[in-house]
Amino acid sequence: MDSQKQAIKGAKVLMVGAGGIGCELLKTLALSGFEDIHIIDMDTIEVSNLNRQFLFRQWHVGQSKAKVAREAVLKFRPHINITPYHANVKDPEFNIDFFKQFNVVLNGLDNLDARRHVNRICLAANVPLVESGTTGFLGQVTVHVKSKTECYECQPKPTPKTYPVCTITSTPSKFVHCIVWAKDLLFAKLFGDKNQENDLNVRSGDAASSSEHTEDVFERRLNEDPEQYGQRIYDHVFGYNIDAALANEETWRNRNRPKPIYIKDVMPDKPQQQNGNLDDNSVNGNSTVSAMPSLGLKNPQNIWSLLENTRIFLESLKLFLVKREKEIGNLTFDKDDQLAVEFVTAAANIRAASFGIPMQSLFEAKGIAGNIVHAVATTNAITAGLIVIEAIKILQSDATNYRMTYIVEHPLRKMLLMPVEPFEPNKSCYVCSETPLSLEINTNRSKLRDFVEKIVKNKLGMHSPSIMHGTSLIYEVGDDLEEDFANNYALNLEKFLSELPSPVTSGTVLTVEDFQQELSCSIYIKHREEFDEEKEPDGMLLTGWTPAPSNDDTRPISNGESSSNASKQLPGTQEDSDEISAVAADKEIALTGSKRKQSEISDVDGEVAISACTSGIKGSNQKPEEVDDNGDDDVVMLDENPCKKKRLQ
Ligand SMILES: Nc1ncnc2c1ncn2[C@@H]1O[C@H](COP(=O)(O)OP(=O)(O)OP(=O)(O)O)[C@@H](O)[C@H]1O
Ligand SMILES: [Zn+2]
Repeated sequence: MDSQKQAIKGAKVLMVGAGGIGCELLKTLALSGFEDIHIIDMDTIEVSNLNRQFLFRQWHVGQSKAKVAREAVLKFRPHINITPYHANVKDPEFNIDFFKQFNVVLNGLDNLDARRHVNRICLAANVPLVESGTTGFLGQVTVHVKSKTECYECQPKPTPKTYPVCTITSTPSKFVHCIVWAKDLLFAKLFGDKNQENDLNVRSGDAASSSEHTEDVFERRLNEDPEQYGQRIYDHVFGYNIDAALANEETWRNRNRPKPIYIKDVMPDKPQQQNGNLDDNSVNGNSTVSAMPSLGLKNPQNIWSLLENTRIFLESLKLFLVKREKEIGNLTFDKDDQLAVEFVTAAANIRAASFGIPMQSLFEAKGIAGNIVHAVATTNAITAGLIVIEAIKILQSDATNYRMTYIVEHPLRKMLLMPVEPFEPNKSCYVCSETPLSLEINTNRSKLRDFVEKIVKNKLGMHSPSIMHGTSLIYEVGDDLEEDFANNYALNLEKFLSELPSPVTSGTVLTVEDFQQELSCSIYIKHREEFDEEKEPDGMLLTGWTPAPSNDDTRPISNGESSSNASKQLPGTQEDSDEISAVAADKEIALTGSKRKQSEISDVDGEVAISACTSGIKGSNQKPEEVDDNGDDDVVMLDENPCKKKRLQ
């Protein structure tokens, strides 16, 4: 015991993230006797944090999380050292030398990108990492020690939930389909980047039989006032487009036919001028603008009628045009943007009404659109306790007792925690092993830009890559690049690989490096002429890198991305919540390699207590599969016919 106390007292630990898990963790570390704690968090406190981040109070709103967390804990542990950094962990000051000063790093993050970054720096600095994540009642804590256990990236993370494009654009059957349509198609089309590919284009183009509809209907006409514009868009998307779709009898042979909805059906009298607070144009850009008050709608939990949804649709569209004109063209949906949530709720509800799908309240719609799974403070507290237990084992080099622990929703044999022995490092992990990767690509038709975006950034997760062919540098990112070099790299990006100054052809080995992450990979290039558009939508194939499993399987928890005021990650859609409860109801956990009943892998007979996790599942080489959370930009639509994958935004 004394040695444990000594280890704790002498330890210097780094916590990354002072949110839901982080606040609990800092408190538990302090109460467990830790005396030298550093915290990095880039955020300030928001009102929505107060329900679970108990170190914060209302008067702290707007202040640095790291600094306030420190002050709150010093109140009951005044003699310990807590060093706060109100900063992004990806900032260059947090380099390998900075990380090397710590005995252990503890993550309480909410996104995949930062987690991957910390994983890579910990590997480079050879500092053990305890990683964590929660989603509602589900949680997990994993231990990552270089050369001894898997790194955070040894196992691929699941890909986001996918929906067929046709379901979204033509045949929605669930409310979530209407939300995806409203958010990723209509909202994006009206208020987002005009150059972004958008399937609404296709639909309106398809639907155009008369020359009247060959114009871009979403463009505001000369002298068209916001009111007229809103009504025209409404009639087009909810009326005309549905009528046009109904013309294709084949589609509706085995489906319920949707009902076109025109303004005149819902509002037989010309819509009244809805003034809201439109007179004051000085607040252009104010993201607190809201359509609800002017229409007398207060309770976000009420389900609006079709008439109310229509009014909200028209009013919120008008408010965007009048009050937030400058943002149009640059907006992406944000769950904390009230007007955006009102617009998306109304649009999704009107579409739902058209397709005979039950409508939902703004509160529900916001949850679905923002992928919100409401956070459970207790899960965060249990998770923090588990992190500290693993940190103490690391400090004592008690490697045989390291556990990865999964918090499950429904106890089985009184067990709420599922401890699993950590796996050995994955020998073909490109992050923690030296495994070379190989890339099949058409070197005559793929540009360097495609390679950088699709492989180096998307697949390998590098932020500031440099790419070398032998000794010649063909691409580099950096703020301090000389102009000549920067121009050359920009030119290179637009060249086909085989036409680069130092041509990349079959047999070339490229070295891709990220200095900040101290990650370097070799990629063997193999030229290939043709790719299957359905199976290889990138038009290139990276091997040696394990792709993420599909999300169609049963999915418990994970600690991937999140985006909501809950600790989220599993999208809060009806469909997805069904998936979660399916896990719980069947007591089935998706295991690596095979699926087995939870009972089959649980031989820990114990109380529901944190200490139970130390016993572990001996001899079992299986663990519950991690589930990545889906950031709200991560909805992917899948073309049914033909089956071409497409990522929105
Ligand atoms: N790159 C990063 N650098 C530093 N801190 C980060 C980074 N990425 C995320 N964080 C911090 O991790 C914490 C995660 O906490 P949590 O999951 O509770 O989310 P939250 O932002 O507090 O709440 P919510 O997103 O649910 O509104 C946040 O405080 C966030 O600022
Ligand atoms: Zn690895």
